[in-house]
Amino acid sequence: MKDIKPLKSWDIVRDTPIAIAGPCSAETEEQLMETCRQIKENIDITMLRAGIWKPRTRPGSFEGVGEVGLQWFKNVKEELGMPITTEVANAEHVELALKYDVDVLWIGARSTVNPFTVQEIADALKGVDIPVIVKNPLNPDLALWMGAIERIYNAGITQVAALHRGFSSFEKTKYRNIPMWKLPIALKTELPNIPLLCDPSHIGGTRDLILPVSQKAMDLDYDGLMIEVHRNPEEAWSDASQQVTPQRLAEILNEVKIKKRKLDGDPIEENKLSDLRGKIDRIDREIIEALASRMDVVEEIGGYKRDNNLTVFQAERWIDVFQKRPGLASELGLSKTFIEQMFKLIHDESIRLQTKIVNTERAE
Ligand SMILES: O=C(O)C(=O)C[C@]1(C(=O)O)C=C[C@@H](O)C=C1
Repeated sequence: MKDIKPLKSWDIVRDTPIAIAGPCSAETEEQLMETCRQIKENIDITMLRAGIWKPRTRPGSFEGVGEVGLQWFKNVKEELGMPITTEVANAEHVELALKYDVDVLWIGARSTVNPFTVQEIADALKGVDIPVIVKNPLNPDLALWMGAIERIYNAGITQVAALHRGFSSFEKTKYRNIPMWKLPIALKTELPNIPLLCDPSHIGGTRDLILPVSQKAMDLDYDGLMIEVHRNPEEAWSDASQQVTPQRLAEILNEVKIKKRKLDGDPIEENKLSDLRGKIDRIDREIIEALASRMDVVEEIGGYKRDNNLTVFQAERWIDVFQKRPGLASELGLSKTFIEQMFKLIHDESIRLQTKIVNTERAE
């Protein structure tokens, strides 16, 4: 997917990071127009959003106004002179969104989980040059997220971005959808050129989490935010607790500190960073050498266990190691959990190596 275009070169993007904002759902023409107008009055954003078809968890909730909302949204686009984006979940939605001049489409988490749905959308997009944003699937499955992006890319769409909206879980946490930041980081590692956006409204689920989640996304070098805004959030027909007023949106976007990826042109500061990175390179080498020495000993013990018919897993010794290392780590100011996780990995590797050794004939 090497031809994926960086966000800066997208037709509708003037500057990055981008901000996409608008109501969760288009409810009435007046609510949509008024919300968008107030957003424009309060803050300069890249694009307006509104849900026209709402995939709801249970039937009976408001499921979106449908096609009529696209006409309202088109009127907003024309009156305010701003690009618009909406969610599509099947080929008919794509056809209608294109008919009403929607500038950018997004694929929701409930669609990304289903390759049939994503393929149907991709097929409907063949020969069309429109940017598409792919939200993460409901479940933390990196391959599924990448697969959906690939299906869209294979349809000829090079203006494609990923959007992180968090992951569903049975457990109740302070988030509506757990962020699991390591997943979008893994996505960026696999696809370094994919523009990555964050949806703090769906991750947070409550207004007060929008700012800290947005800040975290900016600290992690995301390319933009999508935030739900309603002129009167309390009365929203969907996701009332996570929508903010246009005034609050402006405050949030002004408060979020945008970080630079690189220092531009300060040689002293740049040298300082590269000296520190040089130190890290040397320390990493020492860590790897120390691990190699540890594994040499583990292999020797493996030979001993094979010769003396001992079990590979030695619970008593392992529990002793596992209980003592975190204490040592905290004496040196390291997090206990981090060291516990690291030693679990090391122990898994010891077991793997020794299992191989005890099942190999002894060399005479
Ligand atoms: O002490 C041993 O028996 C080892 O093989 C070493 C080691 C370890 O990696 O620390 C590995 C496997 C055992 O379950 C316990 C500990």
